[in-house]
Amino acid sequence: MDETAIAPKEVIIAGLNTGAGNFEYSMEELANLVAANNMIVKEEVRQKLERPHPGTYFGKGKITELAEIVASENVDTIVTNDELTASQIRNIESATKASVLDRTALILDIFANRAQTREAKLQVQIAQLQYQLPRLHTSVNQRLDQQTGAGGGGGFTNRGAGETQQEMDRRTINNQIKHLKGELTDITKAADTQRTQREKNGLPTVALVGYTNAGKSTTMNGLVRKYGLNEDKQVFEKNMLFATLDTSVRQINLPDQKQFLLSDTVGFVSKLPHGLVEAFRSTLAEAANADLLIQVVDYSDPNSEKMMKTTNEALKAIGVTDIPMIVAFNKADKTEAKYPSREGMQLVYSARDDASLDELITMIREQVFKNYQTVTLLIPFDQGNILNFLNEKAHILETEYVAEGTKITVELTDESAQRFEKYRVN
Ligand SMILES: Nc1nc2c(ncn2[C@@H]2O[C@H](COP(=O)(O)OP(=O)(O)OP(=O)(O)O)[C@@H](O)[C@H]2O)c(=O)[nH]1
Ligand SMILES: [Mg+2]
Repeated sequence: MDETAIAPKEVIIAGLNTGAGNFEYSMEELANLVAANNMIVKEEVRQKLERPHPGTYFGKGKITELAEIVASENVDTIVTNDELTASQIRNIESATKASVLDRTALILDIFANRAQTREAKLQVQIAQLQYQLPRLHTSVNQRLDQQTGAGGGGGFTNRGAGETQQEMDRRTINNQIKHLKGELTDITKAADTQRTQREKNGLPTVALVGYTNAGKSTTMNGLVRKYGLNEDKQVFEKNMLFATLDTSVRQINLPDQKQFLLSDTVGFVSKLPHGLVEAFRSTLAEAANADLLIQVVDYSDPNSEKMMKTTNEALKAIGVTDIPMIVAFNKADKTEAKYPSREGMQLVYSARDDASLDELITMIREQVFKNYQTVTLLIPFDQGNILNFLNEKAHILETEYVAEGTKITVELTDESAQRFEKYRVN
């Protein structure tokens, strides 16, 4: 990360290939996550095992190998590709003399570093505490005990006192979680109210979703620049994992008076910690309540198909299943593909290309403004307010002044057409 001047920390990454999922891809992801956390992979260790060893996660031989690498390479951290149990962490740490950071803790660290708003910070803190709860007195805590000579070694003498301490810590953490959740609820209640208000205003909502770093925020900024109600309201885009942790909503006003709300959401990665997904549920509610999803995919990445799979699984996990979806293959400028090019609900495009953004808008239009009809109304002269409303909110195709009033041909939603039915002349 360029904003920190601290030299990257060298680590060992270690993964267990049980034959489930896509091992190579998840190890690549792990290396990217490690880099995102200002760390550098010094050594990579793999093991094929049908299932993790319950006590040490890796098999005995691999643990010995890890200990040797730790000693010879002078590295003090091992990052594992899966979430481990408290005892697995403890056992690997004592056998290798290195600290263990599992995949979940790593992702939590990254999120914690990125979180800017109160809401994002609360969400990450809650997820971190929930992760810590079953892991009290391992890792850092245990090392502290050892340093202070308080005896984390687990001899019988300390057991009673240790348990009491553990229970106390657990209670403290539970209270903290409760407190933070309360604070989060207050914030999300406000967001819910805003969302309900927006829904009442009747504007359709479109949410950008997808794997982290796919170009969601860049797409949002492109559309906001072209058609935003307030074109200066750009969101943060950057070539780094999890640049966006907060949902931002922007209003898009098309030249023909059609409007919709566009939201940018937090990106996904595979094996996203459950607690994190749970904590970010309110942020992701924006996607869950959308009328249309745009799944942004980095088309230039060789792993794009797996990233789509990851995204679809994550969406399913948060209960988003029945929303129509445009699949937008981004960064086509980095590939040989011709762009923009469209096939049904799929678009190959670049978020930095004007013609691409127009094509995307065309596709959004087709989905979101389906229930429009063209009607001709005769508005009596004394109904100036209706005319004002239509001038502001609807796309007027033709205006003619006749003896009885103003005759206009206008595009209306089914609901609006219903509302002005009595003025309808054809
Ligand atoms: N070459 C090229 N780069 C792009 C394009 N779209 C986005 N990028 C770059 O890809 C990187 C990630 O873009 P973001 O828009 O921040 O990605 P995101 O999906 O919002 O990522 P997260 O918020 O981290 O989930 C940035 O460096 C962008 O400049 C594109 O069409 N072409
Ligand atoms: Mg983003």
